[in-house]
Amino acid sequence: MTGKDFSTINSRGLVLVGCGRMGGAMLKSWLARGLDATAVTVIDPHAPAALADQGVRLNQTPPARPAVLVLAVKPQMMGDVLPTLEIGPDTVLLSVAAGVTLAGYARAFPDARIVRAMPNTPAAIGRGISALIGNDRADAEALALAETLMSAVGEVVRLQDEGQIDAVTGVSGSGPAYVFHLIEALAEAARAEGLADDVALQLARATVAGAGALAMEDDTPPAALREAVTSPNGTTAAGLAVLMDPQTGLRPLIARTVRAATERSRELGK
Ligand SMILES: NC(=O)C1=CN([C@@H]2O[C@H](COP(=O)(O)OP(=O)(O)OC[C@H]3O[C@@H](n4cnc5c(N)ncnc54)[C@H](O)[C@@H]3O)[C@@H](O)[C@H]2O)C=CC1
Ligand SMILES: O=C(O)[C@@H]1CCC=N1
Repeated sequence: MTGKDFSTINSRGLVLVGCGRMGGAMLKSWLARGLDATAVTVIDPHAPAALADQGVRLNQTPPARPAVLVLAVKPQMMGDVLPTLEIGPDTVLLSVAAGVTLAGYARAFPDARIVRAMPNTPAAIGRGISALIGNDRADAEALALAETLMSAVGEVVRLQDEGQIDAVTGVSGSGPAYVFHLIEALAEAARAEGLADDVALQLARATVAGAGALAMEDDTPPAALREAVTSPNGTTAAGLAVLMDPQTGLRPLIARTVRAATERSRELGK
């Protein structure tokens, strides 16, 4: 990603409403990849003051027709935030909020080109993955602009229908938390087996990161990578007998985990 890809945004401006964990993570990557800080207006009462030192316009009147307005506040805040905004057809509204639907935004901004994205926090290091879906008014230009922004923070997939975004939220939006919890659990188990705290965490973190990197290396299916670790009658087979138990193992647990998160995303959309 180069500054050239951001040229429209750099000339017409980007407004970021909500600069917390997700908004802040994306902004950090965008600035590192060619977004001009002086083209950015951040609206957030708690935004880090250091952003102003970088040249970002902090809580100032936004430009009248920015190229894009990114919404990254909590879904529960939308009722307060949307009435304070004016978005016409010249601006792409790009929302990363869980739950809030395209129809919900279209009620507030009937002329707007609206794109929903569901990113995840590895966006902060350019290793996120986002899914995108636009409303009827979102033309190829609007989707391309949204894709420029989201591909600057990681991979992008486009969805066929909006209902799919709830499952994306349950899998990859919330997913980093599941993986971080796996690191916690692995470290805890390492400590229980007698390893020192720091070594336990180092082993757990590097194992998850290394396995993740290996899984991304080529198209080898994860099952084949698993089998390559598993010697007949060896240690991994003993561990996997527990982890892959059809009733009490990881599969049903992850299925319930993703189901709960997906359902919550659907609820937020009602
Ligand atoms: N954290 C995550 O992993 C992901 C979050 N999201 C979505 O991103 C959105 C933001 O989530 P987080 O960043 O986690 O929350 P957060 O609480 O870290 O950030 C929200 C920010 O909005 C600001 N804010 C509150 N009221 C405001 C107002 N009236 N005007 C402007 N800013 C206001 C807060 O000061 C805060 O900095 C949510 O809608 C969430 O569904 C989507 C994907 C992943
Ligand atoms: O927990 C949440 O609601 C947000 C959406 C995906 C990740 N965090």
